[in-house]
Amino acid sequence: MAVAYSDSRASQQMAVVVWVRIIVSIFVFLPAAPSQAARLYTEDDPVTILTTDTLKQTIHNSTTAWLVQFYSSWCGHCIQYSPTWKALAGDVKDWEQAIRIGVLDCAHEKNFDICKEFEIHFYPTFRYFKAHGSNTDIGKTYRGPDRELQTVRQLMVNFLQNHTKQDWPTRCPLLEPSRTEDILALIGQKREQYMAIIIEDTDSYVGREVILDLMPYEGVSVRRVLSSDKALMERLGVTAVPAAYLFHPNGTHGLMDAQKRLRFFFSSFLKLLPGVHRQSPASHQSPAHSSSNGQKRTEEWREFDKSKVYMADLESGLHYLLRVELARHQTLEGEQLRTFKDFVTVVAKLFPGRPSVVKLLETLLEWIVSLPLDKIPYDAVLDLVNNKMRISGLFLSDRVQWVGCQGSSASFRGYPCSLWTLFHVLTVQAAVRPDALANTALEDDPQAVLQTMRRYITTFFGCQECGHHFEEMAKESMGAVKTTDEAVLWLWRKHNQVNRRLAGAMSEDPLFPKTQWPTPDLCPTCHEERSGIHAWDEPTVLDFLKRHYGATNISPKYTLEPAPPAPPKDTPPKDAAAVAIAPPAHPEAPSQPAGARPPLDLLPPAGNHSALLPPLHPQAQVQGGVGAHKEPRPGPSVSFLGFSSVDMSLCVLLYAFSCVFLMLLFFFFRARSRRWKVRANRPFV
Ligand SMILES: Cc1cc2nc3c(=O)[nH]c(=O)nc-3n(C[C@H](O)[C@H](O)[C@H](O)COP(=O)(O)OP(=O)(O)OC[C@H]3O[C@@H](n4cnc5c(N)ncnc54)[C@H](O)[C@@H]3O)c2cc1C
Repeated sequence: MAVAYSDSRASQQMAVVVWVRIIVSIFVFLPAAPSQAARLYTEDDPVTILTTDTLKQTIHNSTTAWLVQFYSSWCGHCIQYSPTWKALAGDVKDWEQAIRIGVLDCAHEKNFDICKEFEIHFYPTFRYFKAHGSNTDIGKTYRGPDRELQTVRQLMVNFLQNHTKQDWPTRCPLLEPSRTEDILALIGQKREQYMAIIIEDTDSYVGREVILDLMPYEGVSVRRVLSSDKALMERLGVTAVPAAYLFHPNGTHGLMDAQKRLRFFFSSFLKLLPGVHRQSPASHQSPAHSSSNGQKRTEEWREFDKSKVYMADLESGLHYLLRVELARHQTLEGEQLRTFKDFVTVVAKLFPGRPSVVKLLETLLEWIVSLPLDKIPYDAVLDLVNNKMRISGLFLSDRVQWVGCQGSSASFRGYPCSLWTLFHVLTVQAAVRPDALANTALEDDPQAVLQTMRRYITTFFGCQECGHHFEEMAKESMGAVKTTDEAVLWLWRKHNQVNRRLAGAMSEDPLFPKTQWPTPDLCPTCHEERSGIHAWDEPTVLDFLKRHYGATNISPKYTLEPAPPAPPKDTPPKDAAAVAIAPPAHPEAPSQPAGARPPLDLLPPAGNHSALLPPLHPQAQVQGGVGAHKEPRPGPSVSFLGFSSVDMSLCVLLYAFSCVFLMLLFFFFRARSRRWKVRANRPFV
């Protein structure tokens, strides 16, 4: 009975404990909900996330105007509207010195009081805050039912124009139309920078939007005039509006050929004029002469055509990846080794490179696949990349030669640019050569290149923050890629997302501003405007990407000719034949000065890992020309335990010779012992 009583008490206590736990977990969960949902906007979005701690200090007495959306993370309408708000913020990112976009989550417990103080009763509430507003300003609510992106953008322009001379945003240019005489006075005058005039109808916003788009750019200023000024229209030869007229610094002038009369086309055209560049946040000096960290260019500028992809960039990127980036790892094992294997598989099979580089990648692949080890020393990879075994026809330059990826200073562009370029090339190759990955276990996966890139970036890419951002993007949507064409477009879209996020950042080369790519001058038909908003014609973009990153658009200009592999200093040549079959040195082949190599302290000490490396293949020969390489490509044979056929023949010869020698010895001693026996039996002889 006593036992039964204590049992029921225990079960009652258990029940109480369970209930307490449930209640506690509800209370713990409740405050967590808004912060989870606050992820409606993240730091990666082009909006400023405001809180009770930052709202007032940000918007009051600000040098810019503000448009803030007060939202609630549980309100379905706010959730549905968030993509439009993000798109708007991205669209007007260049207007930041005049007007900025913010968000504040009123469902977050921390923000309850501030939302009350600002009299926010409904979600979402849009509030405009004028520049230089007082500490009591709670903003002006926009109540219009139309919240389409274009409408809100135009309201932002109207709102800016509602400022007076006294409270005008400090860096915002004039948005009013210019006077005819001011424009006429420009004709024939030389000036320091370009001057663009947008001619438009009274109700058009194009002129004001282009003026604001060009705000963060130096080297050009923009004004607008109205088409109602017939005399000016006639003087400038304008017959249709909106139109753009350009006064060059040297005094020449004429109508701007921007292909389409749209805001995006006008703005892009002006941003890409020679000498026009985005203001550097760290430096306002000319980008060609200095950089944010003072690292000047020491190399000569290599002229290039931006409609081309350069093999020198791809090879320099591969060199950096294989000899410098990987060198940070003493050994490759586990996930690192698997990632590296897949990376080598993808490049060996898809890289439309010169035969000497492809052969090197194939050799690397065959070697790495044939190794039964689950851990390899990095130095063994390096020995192979450096062709320490002197296999004929294998060559990857160890000089960095940036061309399309060169920056205005040594600290800009270069390797990350080449890595993007390499992966765009690989996604395109996977789409145009569907059988290229046959028999690799990757052939049926349309995401093969993307997933390999994802793993490479998170495992090896030196910029960890970049890896983190890329992983976020991959988690969000890479899984939805169903075809290799979609993979090409996915990478293009995400690269543009990164471009948008980095526009105006310290890492941006002022000479190569981050833009939404391809720009209209590269592909006019890729761009459209739907309901006043810029849009991409994606099928056309796909065609363009396949052409741009296709093998035939890769220029071999500035690539270094393969040189014969130099005999390693610490090991003598294996045999004379090896020297005889090596490709002849190109007369212009550079001597590879030490200064052009990656910093030596980044490279591991050269050890002797020859035993792990594949042997010399006598048939290996160099064939010239980009893309000359054919499928399927037999690689050099890897014989038993890494010995070449020459080694094996020598062994067999030695073996046979030893056998004969031993047999001769045997017969010799046998004959002698017989003679001794005869002598012993017949001592009288
Ligand atoms: C995976 C990855 C993630 C990165 N993440 C970050 C980051 O989070 N923060 C950071 O500061 N830096 C990041 N970087 C570096 C950054 O994106 C640039 O590579 C670097 O700033 C150099 O810029 P760039 O001007 O040379 O142009 P890049 O952006 O490197 O582009 C190289 C070339 O690709 C072409 N191109 C541009 N856009 C596209 C497109 N959408 N589709 C196809 N081709 C295009 C253009 O010809 C351009 O010159 C990342 C790099 C990589 C490879």
